[in-house]
Amino acid sequence: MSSRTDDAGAKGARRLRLLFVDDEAPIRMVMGKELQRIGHDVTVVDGGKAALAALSENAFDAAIVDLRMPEIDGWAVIEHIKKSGVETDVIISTGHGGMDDAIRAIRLGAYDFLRKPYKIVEIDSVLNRVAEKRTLANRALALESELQTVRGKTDLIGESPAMGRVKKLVERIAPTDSSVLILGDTGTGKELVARSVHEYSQRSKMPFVAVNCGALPENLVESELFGHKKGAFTGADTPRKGLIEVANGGTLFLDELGELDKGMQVKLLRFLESGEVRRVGENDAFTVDVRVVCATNRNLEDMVAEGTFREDLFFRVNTFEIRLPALRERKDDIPALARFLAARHLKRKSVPDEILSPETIEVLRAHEWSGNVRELANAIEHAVILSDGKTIQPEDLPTSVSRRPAAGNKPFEISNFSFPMTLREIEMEVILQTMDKFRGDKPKTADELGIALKTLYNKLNQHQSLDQAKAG
Ligand SMILES: Nc1ncnc2c1ncn2[C@@H]1O[C@H](COP(=O)(O)OP(=O)(O)OP(=O)(O)O)[C@@H](O)[C@H]1O
Repeated sequence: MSSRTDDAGAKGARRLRLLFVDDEAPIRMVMGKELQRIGHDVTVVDGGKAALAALSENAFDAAIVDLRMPEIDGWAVIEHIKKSGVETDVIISTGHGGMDDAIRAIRLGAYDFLRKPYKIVEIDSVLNRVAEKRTLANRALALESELQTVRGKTDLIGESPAMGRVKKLVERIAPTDSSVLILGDTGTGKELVARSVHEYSQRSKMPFVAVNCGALPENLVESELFGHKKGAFTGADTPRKGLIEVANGGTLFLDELGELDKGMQVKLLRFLESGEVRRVGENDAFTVDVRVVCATNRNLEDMVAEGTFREDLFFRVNTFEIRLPALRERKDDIPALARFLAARHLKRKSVPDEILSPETIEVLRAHEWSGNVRELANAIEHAVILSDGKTIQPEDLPTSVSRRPAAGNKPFEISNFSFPMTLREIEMEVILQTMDKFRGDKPKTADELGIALKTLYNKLNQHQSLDQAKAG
C-alpha cells in the first residue's frame, strides 16, 4: 500500500461525525462552519430537546454539548447518551463551569471539558484524541476478528460421552461470572475450553488474555500480571499495564496455576477477593472487572497437603471444576479429531473421511497419547506432510506412534525418526516421546531432558503458536 493511501486512510479515520449543541445562535453559526473546515461532518442543534431527537436519528462519534441550556440542559444530554449505550463521546462546553462541574461531568462519563471561549485549536486537539481512540478501538476489533480467522472457531471436537459432559458444563457455567478451574493432563484442551467459556459468556466481545504462569520469568511475574510504574525497578523505563488490566471487562486465563510461587499466590488471592490491582511501585490500587479461569495439570489438592499451594487460594479458584478426559479415555473421538486437525493444518474447512486409511485409524486408536490432543496434532501434521495430501497410511505417522507399544520393561530410548524432518520437529518429537515415558508429567520430562521446566513450557507453547500460525 502506498503512503499516499495510508495518509488518506489516516485522514479519513480522523473525520468524525459530530453533534454540536448550543442555545446561542452566534456560537452555533461560527462553530458549525469551523468544525466543518477542520474536516468533520457536523449536525448543529439549538438545545437539549433537538439533541435528543438528533441522537435518536443518527449515530455520532462525539457530541459537543453546552451545559447551561433552558429546558433540557447538558447534564440531561450526557445522562441520555450514557443510558442509551450509544458510542458517542461527550465533550462538555460551558461559559460558567468551575472545577466542580468539570469533575461531575467526567464522573458522568463525559470525555472532556472545555471552558468558553475556547480556541479552535483546543477543540481540534480534543477531537483528534477522540479520533485516535476510535481508531485504536477499531484496530483492536479488526485484530480480534483476524485472530479469530487464524485460530478458527474454538470448536470442541468430540462426541464421546466424556466430551459431551465437558461441553454441557461449559454451556452451563459460561454465562455466569463464576471462576472456573479446568483440570486435565497436558494437551487435553484446557486452553481451548477456557476460550469456549469466554466465547459463550457475555464478555465475549471483550479481551481473552491467556497467561502461562509456568512460562513467566520468576522475577517478572508480578509486574507481568499487575503492571508497573515507570522506574519501579531497573529496566522499567516506561509504565506498563499488567495482563490483568489488559483483560479488563473480559476473561483472564491463568494456565499452569500450580507453577505460581507462594508469594504470588498471596497476591493473586488478594486480587481475586478484592478485584483490585496495584501496579508494582504504585501506592494506589484500582478496581478491574475480570473473570478468572484457571487451569492446571498438577494435583492442587496434593500440593495443598504438601504445603506448596495455599488452601485459601485453592478454594477461591475451585468454585466450579471442569475435568478434561485424557485422549486415551475417549478413543472414539480420535478419527474426528484427526480429520479436524488435518483440515486445520491444510487450512481447509474439512477433509474427506478417506484421508485416514482404516489401518491408520487402528494405529491411532492403539496409541497411548500421553501428550493428548497436542501430540495427535503433531502426529497428524507430520503425516499430512509425508502423505502429500493423499490418504494417510500408518507409515506416514511418526515412528513413536506407528510403532507397536514396547513389550515389558524395555529401557527407554528415543525411537527412530522418519526423515525428512526439521530440527524443530525432531526436538518436538524427543520432547513428546519423553513426555510419553512420564505420562505427561512435565517436571519429570524437563528433568530427564536436562532443561528447565520453564524452557519446556516455552518450547511447548512456541510449538503450539507456530502450529496455529501455520494453520491460519
Ligand atoms: N476437543 C478438541 N477439539 C479440537 N482441538 C483440540 C481439542 N482439544 C485440544 N485441541 C487442540 O490440541 C492442542 C492443545 O490444546 P490446549 O493448548 O488447549 O491444551 P492444554 O490442555 O491447555 O495444554 P497444556 O496443559 O500443555 O497447556 C491445541 O492445538 C488445541 O487446538
